[in-house]
Amino acid sequence: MSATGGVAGGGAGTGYASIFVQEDVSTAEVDRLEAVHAPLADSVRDLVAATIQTCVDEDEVREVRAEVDALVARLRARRIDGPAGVRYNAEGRSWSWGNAVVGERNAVAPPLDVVRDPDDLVHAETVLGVQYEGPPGMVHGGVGALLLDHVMGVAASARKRVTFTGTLTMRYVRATPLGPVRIEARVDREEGRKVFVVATLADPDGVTVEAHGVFIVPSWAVTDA
Ligand SMILES: CCCCC/C=C\C/C=C\C/C=C\C/C=C\CCCC(=O)SCCNC(=O)CCNC(=O)[C@H](O)C(C)(C)COP(=O)(O)OP(=O)(O)OC[C@H]1O[C@@H](n2cnc3c(N)ncnc32)[C@H](O)[C@@H]1OP(=O)(O)O
Repeated sequence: MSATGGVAGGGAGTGYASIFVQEDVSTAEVDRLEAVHAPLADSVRDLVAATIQTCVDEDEVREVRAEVDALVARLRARRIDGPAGVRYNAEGRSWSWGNAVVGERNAVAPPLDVVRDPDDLVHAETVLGVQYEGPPGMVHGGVGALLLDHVMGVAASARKRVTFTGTLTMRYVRATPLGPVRIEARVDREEGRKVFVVATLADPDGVTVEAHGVFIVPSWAVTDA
């Protein structure tokens, strides 16, 4: 048994096929587009934080809102219909501009660079700002789970197989303060199509969340080789 790559999977009839779309565009062009759009997402992140923290007077808030609405209309002048999906080109470059964790165009996603070490430890670091608050001054538990899920998914999806999150278990050891965090994940073991992943979320003082996950290679992504 082998699993198809995340970009080459079938899935006809599953509802998933449409998210893996091949595009005839060079890697250089994808990189160039990202260099244009990622800074916009950065600025919108700043806008979200400023919206939370601002203490300007009410008239100023109303004026800023009108300006933001005008900007939204400009961006929507030409747009895709629906989600950005996961796309790939003939060179094997894939991109998922709307992804909730790593989407280069997604201001909701904290900027997260996911790195795979030669020993298959997958890790990522980011700084969680006021947009990610749950308990006062602390990271929302669901945000921690979001980041862990993604980094664990990358660990499980080694060698380009596609896996979906089946079951995630989180143990919140202590509250995570807003600020710098590090996520680490690695495959613990595999049983058939099930990939068991262990992971941690940590602040500079150590682990705050421990996670266990079962990631599944979907039946539709399996080919007999
Ligand atoms: C894949 C998304 C791609 C996104 C790409 C994004 C960005 C690109 C960047 C990097 C890409 C790299 C990695 C991806 C990164 C992040 C991953 C994020 C992951 C997600 O955010 S993903 C969304 C949430 N996720 C779902 O939306 C799943 C909905 N669901 C299903 O799609 C099916 O339900 C499925 C496929 C789970 C199973 O379906 P199936 O038909 O293939 O499996 P089947 O029933 O045959 O079971 C076979 C064996 O798995 C056991 N089993 C079954 N289900 C289980 C479960 N839930 N928990 C534990 N064990 C389970 C059975 O007990 C049996 O075990 P046994 O063999 O021992 O009997």
